[in-house]
Amino acid sequence: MRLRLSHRAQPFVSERELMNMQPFIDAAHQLVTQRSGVGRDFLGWIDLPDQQSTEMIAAMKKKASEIAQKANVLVVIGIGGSYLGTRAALHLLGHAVPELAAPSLRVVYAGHNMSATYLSELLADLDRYDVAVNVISKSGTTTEPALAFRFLQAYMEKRYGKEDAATRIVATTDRANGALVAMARASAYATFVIPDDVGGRYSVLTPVGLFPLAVAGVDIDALLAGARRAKQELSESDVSKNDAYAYAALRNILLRKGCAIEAFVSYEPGIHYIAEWWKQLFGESEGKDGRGLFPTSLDFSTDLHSMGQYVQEGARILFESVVRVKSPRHALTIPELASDADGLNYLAGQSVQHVNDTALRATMLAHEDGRVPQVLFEMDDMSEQSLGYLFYFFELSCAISGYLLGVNPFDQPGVEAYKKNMFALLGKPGFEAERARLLSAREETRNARE
Ligand SMILES: O=P(O)(O)OC[C@H]1O[C@](O)(CO)[C@@H](O)[C@@H]1O
Repeated sequence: MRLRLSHRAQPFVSERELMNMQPFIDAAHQLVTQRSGVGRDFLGWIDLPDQQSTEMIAAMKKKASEIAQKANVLVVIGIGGSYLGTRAALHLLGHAVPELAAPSLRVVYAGHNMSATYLSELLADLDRYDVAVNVISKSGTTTEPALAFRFLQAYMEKRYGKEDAATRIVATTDRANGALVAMARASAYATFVIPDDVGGRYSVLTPVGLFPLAVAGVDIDALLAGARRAKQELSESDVSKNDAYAYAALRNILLRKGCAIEAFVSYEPGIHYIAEWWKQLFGESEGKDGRGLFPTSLDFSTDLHSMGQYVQEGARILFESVVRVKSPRHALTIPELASDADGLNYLAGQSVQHVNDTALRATMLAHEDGRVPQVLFEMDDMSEQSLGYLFYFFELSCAISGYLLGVNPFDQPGVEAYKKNMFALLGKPGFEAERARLLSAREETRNARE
């Protein structure tokens, strides 16, 4: 139930270079542990593995089992950090071919886009199921989930009546601020609180992730136990003993050596949404003040047949962070074929895992020849405990990495730019001046073109 750094980007980064980062790591470690750095009001995630109230966890489990008894579909409404952790966990822990799964409870998502097609088709098919809704928004005012909830709330009240709907809707939000908490109070929904000092992308181990995961039958105690173990094992500042810190140092070294892009690579399809969660974590934490690696992801070996060409021979601007799962959920032995028509008998008797691992080794050797630095993580297995460890590992390394970079790893001011323009163009009250500015700029551009 661990994540280990087993390859540290050699020969592109030497041990000496890594050790040279120690004083800077020490400083970042102090900023986190003494809670003295910029953004220090958002360090609550540090204590989530071992300091959450047992009453709150018990209340979540109770409501989760109530919901699981009456519903066979849970609609999780949220965007960014308010849904990605749940999606990452369920994708890793659930059926590897979700289209074929028949769980007693399905989790579907809404409020992570504003597609009329998506929302209409979701609403059209809900009648076939017994439905519950978990609406999640820290601010309680984000447009995407608010819009989806407007439709889902109306659907639930029409179908079940106000009273029964209220037992099937759970709101996860701020303790006092935002429209959602007021709506939840007005309708007497069960609510769970997102702590003030935990930002969206660091919130998977709060009720944001824990409640829907509990409804879906995930062992949230094991998830927290894995995170607790990570917290204990990753407490030293020494870069030779703390893999989360070594990773933070390596990615900063590689950035300074000219890498602009970090690709999160895995060979297990179940890790796909972990990469999505990781992208938000690092992208929102570090992409500011004109700095930061651009985080992207690749699913191998699938993407070796599309993006593999670019990685091998394209512009030398990226490095890869590869995750290998040591013990996948199943072992599968390749059978012998009498005719050997497909020419694969040379693999008969070998495990599919061996072939997948060999692809990983072969690709790492090829990419090293292609001058792509690589970091390799080994994840023990695809269990709740290992996942809890992984979540905490990357949250910690992200905080340290952001401080090494010299940014505030806990704010996201750039996200407001599109929102401001969208509100202005949609005519939201309070954005009149901005609307006039945007429309006159457009007019000027048109005149200049004509
Ligand atoms: O939970 P909220 O407040 O709806 O925010 C959702 C997401 O939107 C952001 O605030 C960006 O706008 C993310 O940081 C966050 O994870």
